[in-house]
Amino acid sequence: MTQQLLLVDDDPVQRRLLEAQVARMGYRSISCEGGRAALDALRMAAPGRLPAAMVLDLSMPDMDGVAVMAEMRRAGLDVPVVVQTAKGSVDTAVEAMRAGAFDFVVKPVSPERLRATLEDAVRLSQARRRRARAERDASPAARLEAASEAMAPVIFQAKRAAASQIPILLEGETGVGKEWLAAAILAAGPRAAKPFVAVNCGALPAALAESILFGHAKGAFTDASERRPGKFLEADGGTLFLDEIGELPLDIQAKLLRVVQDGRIDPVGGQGGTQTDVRILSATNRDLEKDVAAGRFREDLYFRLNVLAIRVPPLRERREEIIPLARGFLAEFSASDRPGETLAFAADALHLLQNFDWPGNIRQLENAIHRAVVLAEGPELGAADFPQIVAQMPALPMPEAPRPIDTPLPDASEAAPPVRLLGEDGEIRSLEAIEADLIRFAILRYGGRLSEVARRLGIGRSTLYRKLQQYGLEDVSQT
Ligand SMILES: Nc1ncnc2c1ncn2[C@@H]1O[C@H](COP(=O)(O)OP(=O)(O)OP(=O)(O)O)[C@@H](O)[C@H]1O
Repeated sequence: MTQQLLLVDDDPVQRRLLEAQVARMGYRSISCEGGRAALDALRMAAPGRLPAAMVLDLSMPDMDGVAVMAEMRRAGLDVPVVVQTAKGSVDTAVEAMRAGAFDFVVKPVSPERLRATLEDAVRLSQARRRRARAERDASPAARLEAASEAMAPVIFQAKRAAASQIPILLEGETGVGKEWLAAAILAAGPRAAKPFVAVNCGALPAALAESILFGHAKGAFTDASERRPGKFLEADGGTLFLDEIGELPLDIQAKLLRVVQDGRIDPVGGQGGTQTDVRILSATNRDLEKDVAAGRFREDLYFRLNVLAIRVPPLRERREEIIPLARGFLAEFSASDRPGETLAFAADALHLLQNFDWPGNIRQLENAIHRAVVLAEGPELGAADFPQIVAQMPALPMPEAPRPIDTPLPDASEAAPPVRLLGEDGEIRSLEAIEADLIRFAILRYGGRLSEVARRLGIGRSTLYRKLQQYGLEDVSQT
């Protein structure tokens, strides 16, 4: 099937140019002229029908690209984003990578470069979808084992929660595993075999939120040609997981409170309520107490949902889990995406993963490893295979010995440099290609500080400028 791309640029000429370019590459595309329109298009896409990749202009008048990516992250809209920047400043490129961009290109981008990055982005997107399907099949019951000291009290509470029917509020930063834990609580409890329905309240389109949650009768409004049962009814007898509960608009909160109190739902345009039996687990990455104090969240609903609060700590407070998790993801993604190959982390990659702070927590770690597995050319994943992480790390000294913290001694193959020496054909790459990669990597690694880049590469600034020009990198390095 031809893959669909979402193209976002406020400049109509650029948009048409891009549309023609990607059509020649065999993609279907839809275009939006601004960040808000792009977010609407993503939100309205049916589940599993998100575009395979997105090309996003960074500076747009209504909403800039970095804000669009932040909103996508918040709403769980997982699409690899190739950022286009006209400014040609390394600051914007680094900022985009920090915001989670898959890659960045500088306008006007050559068709070869665009084709290569889109192919990679689409490959990753397809791999992620396969993964989403596989994950739904896996049994979460065995998860209630503490993998670190910080998780011990969490697991203790989760076991208690599993045995009871009380509402639970899971708190913690984005990506720490709140939904993952909710599924474990459910699987270990009496409703294990019953429906488990998850709703991301942050991704509900405002106009449809009420009908998605509580359902609507046929003909309730113009587009309601069929009756919709709603998530509560879907979860009847089982569990409803309300993710990002803090994002629910106040009017929906009022309606939710009524359902939580007596279990009766009132579908939009329906006659009379329907009794349901639903256990509610909710989660938030916001400080709901603050939202209550600020009048953004109803206090009565807060107390109803928060009968037992479980705080899942961020990954940086569970550092001993990083490498085991990374190895687990590596094994899983190697098996699904590169069967028959034995992949391993190089020492510099382990060092990077172990020392990074992971603001996006386990989801960020998982995505970073998935990307590396899908896109790395050889069997060894080096630091250069984690460009977003490198872009966010202050220059990190490697340990004296090539032995990463908390890991067994690497074998000789783990000490390879992060820049690839062999091409896809298995032959040595040209010196120029390797040099260009190395310079690009160094610019990201040292946050665009060209004097530091030159110093680390052991060349003068003027030589560096000449090479930037030679390899067409001057745009990304202007500060
Ligand atoms: N301990 C773990 N072991 C393996 N995978 C995990 C673990 N915890 C979380 N994950 C994985 O990390 C990803 C993020 O987890 P999850 O969606 O549960 O986070 P979350 O806290 O609900 O995030 P958000 O607040 O953004 O909704 C998921 O793919 C999940 O499978």
